Amino acid sequence: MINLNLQKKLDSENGMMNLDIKMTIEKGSFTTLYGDSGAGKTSVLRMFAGLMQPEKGSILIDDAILFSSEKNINLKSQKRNIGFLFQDHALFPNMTVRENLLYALDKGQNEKIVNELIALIELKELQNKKPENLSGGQKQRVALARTLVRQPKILLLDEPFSALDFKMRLKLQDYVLKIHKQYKLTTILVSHSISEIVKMADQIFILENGSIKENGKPIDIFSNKKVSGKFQFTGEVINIKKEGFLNIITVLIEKNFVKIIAEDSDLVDISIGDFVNVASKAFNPIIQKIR
Ligand SMILES: Nc1ncnc2c1ncn2[C@@H]1O[C@H](COP(=O)(O)OP(=O)(O)OP(=O)(O)O)[C@@H](O)[C@H]1O
Repeated sequence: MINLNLQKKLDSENGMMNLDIKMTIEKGSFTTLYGDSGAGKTSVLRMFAGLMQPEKGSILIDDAILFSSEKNINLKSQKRNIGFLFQDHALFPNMTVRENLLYALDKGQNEKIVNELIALIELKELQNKKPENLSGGQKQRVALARTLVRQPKILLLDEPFSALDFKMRLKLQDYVLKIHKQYKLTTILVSHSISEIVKMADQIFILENGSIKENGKPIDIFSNKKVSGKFQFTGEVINIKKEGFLNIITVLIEKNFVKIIAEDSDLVDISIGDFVNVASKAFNPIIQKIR
């Protein structure tokens, strides 16, 4: 079990903000942090990784103490065995993909892991290219692989997909899920995308002004309990197109685009980028064997 108890005063846009977070995370789980800009999500990850020091509190992984203000313990970042991937993780421009990965190896560490990651994240075709010849998504895949070279047991992801287009984002999500399972990682992801959170995470913590406002399973938190549809999915509005008196709303639900017809009155406070529930009461779905 991982226990985070973090207290720190932060300089927010509206003056001082007291960050006071207590989180319990099961090992092997996939957790997301969600909340407004400035709520303290990145600070939580930075404190866990040893890149920012809490004023008070503790960080425990089972019996191991990574940080304790009471016991005056503060393990250095390099000793915490935590992988950290940001939105924009700069690669060394003068090195090839493979060299970037080799460079991340610890002294005396076997190169085997580099080959394993190249295979797992499908970088074989790219391994001799320099970063300048890669797309944004490819660079982020390499950055993800590099984060994993030292075989961390904990992976912290701070909006790693937000600069990517949709297709790339979905692909990267799949790689992260594959890695999370294969290496039995405990993963914490900061994300603003509800569909991403529902797809990937076992639990979510919603942060507001440095505190936890809600916590639970993503689908329970996001599904509007007032709607009693037979089927209910959460998705992101991608497009709204007016056709005569009606509107066609395209919603991304997991990997599928679903088109929904709506009247103007249904659209009062819905715009592109919103997260919505899509529910249906009276239809008989078709079932087909696919495997
Ligand atoms: N080292 C620091 N010392 C004091 N205050 C800080 C420090 N680092 C960040 N802050 C402030 O703490 C607040 C929370 O920042 P943080 O980056 O954790 O928020 P966030 O929820 O990740 O936001 P976003 O979604 O925009 O990335 C911000 O107002 C920021 O200015």
